[in-house]
Amino acid sequence: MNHFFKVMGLDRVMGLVPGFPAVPLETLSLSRASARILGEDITADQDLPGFRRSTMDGYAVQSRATFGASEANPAWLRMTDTIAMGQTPTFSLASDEAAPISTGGMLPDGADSVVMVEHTEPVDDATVEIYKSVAPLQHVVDRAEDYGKGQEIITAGTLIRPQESGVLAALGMTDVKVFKRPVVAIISTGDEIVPVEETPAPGKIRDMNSHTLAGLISDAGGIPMQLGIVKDNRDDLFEACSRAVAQADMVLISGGSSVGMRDFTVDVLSDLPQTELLVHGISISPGKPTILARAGQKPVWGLPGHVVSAMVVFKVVVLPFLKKIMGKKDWADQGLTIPATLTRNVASAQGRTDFVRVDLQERDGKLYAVPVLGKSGLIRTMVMARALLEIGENVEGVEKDTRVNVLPM
Ligand SMILES: Nc1nc2c(c(=O)[nH]1)N[C@H]1C(S)=C(S)[C@@H](COP(=O)(O)OP(=O)(O)OC[C@H]3O[C@@H](n4cnc5c(N)ncnc54)[C@H](O)[C@@H]3O)O[C@H]1N2
Ligand code: MOO
Repeated sequence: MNHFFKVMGLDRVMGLVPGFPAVPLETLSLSRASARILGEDITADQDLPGFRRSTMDGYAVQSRATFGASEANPAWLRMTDTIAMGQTPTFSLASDEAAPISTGGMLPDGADSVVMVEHTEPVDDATVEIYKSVAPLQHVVDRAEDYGKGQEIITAGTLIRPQESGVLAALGMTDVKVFKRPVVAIISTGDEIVPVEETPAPGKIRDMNSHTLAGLISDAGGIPMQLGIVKDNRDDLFEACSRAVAQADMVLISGGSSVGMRDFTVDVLSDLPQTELLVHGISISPGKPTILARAGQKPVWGLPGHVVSAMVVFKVVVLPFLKKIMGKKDWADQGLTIPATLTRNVASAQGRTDFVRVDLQERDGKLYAVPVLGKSGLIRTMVMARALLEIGENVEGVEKDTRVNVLPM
């Protein structure tokens, strides 16, 4: 049976994202947690750093003992024992004293600052001249200056970048709760599609979508599971979809999403157990014939077969859903856009959101967005493109020389 599109706006489709729950958590060693999504809120259970530390090689002092010190009028201070690195000083510093200290050393009680060694000169074994005054807390990192005990540091749903790994290390977190990496199954469909290793007979082409989609999934932090090519046959597709739903957290079926005679995706999704068809058609271009169903708790997508359409739909529609099931709290953020000047007029139909492929070119210190024209079956247009220009559904087009913000791809 053929179903005709009931086209839905992009905003309404995005409104479906919260209906899909995140994958479960797992506990990993800190070194394996890098680039994963944090699954717990992190609050400092200690002060960081736990003591006042020097940021320079020099002398720990009481800053007021240096006030007014200059080349012409140096302050004379008594030198104490050198502060050993990694040790607590065994003495308190008096106002007329200076304690030799290295970068990272712990200041003794009484000291509130450090004079750089360049601004000093030992007079003898017991005395040092100070040529420059220091302010309180100058050249030191104070106790709890990074984070104070009890302070919230990062929350669940945050990507663990190298800097987050660093703070988790500082807190002594050897194990970290993270969201599992979601497995995303990819099924390519079509009697005309053959695998990469095959030479296509006349009328056939090699499967590109399994590979473009796998790359997009990996880049987003998911695990692509390529399930190969399924012929235009309802039973084969039903079988492949059932297997995919059982094994993966999300399923992408490319091709067969349109209303052609052999487009079985909607029929198959309508017949899968516990499956509800949520979307059949989105008012975007490219990508109008996109299908979304919920199989149990899992999103199952029918993506348009054209290679560009499948990639664009992944980037602008599927990705927020993938981020949501990965546990990311910022799933709705598109990420940073790049401001550029459009080099030609671009037309767009009212009532649908257009995504125009653009190259980014720098000339005379200015960045230009150069539309890449071509049909959505041409991979060349994606190879040339570096970003997407979104044209809203109530906008008829964008004129040459307009400043636009484009989404890097
Ligand atoms: N009567 C209508 N026909 C079409 C409509 C429509 O609204 N009414 N929409 C057009 C649009 S827009 C698109 S996009 C395509 C979507 O078609 P399907 O999702 O059904 O995909 P197929 O027909 O299977 O394939 C389309 C195109 O893409 C090639 N393809 C498919 N899979 C792959 C792959 N894995 N690697 C490389 N290329 C692939 C396929 O050979 C076709 O050329 O429908 C229009 N038609
Ligand atoms: O919408 Mo199709 O996805 O334009 O090429």
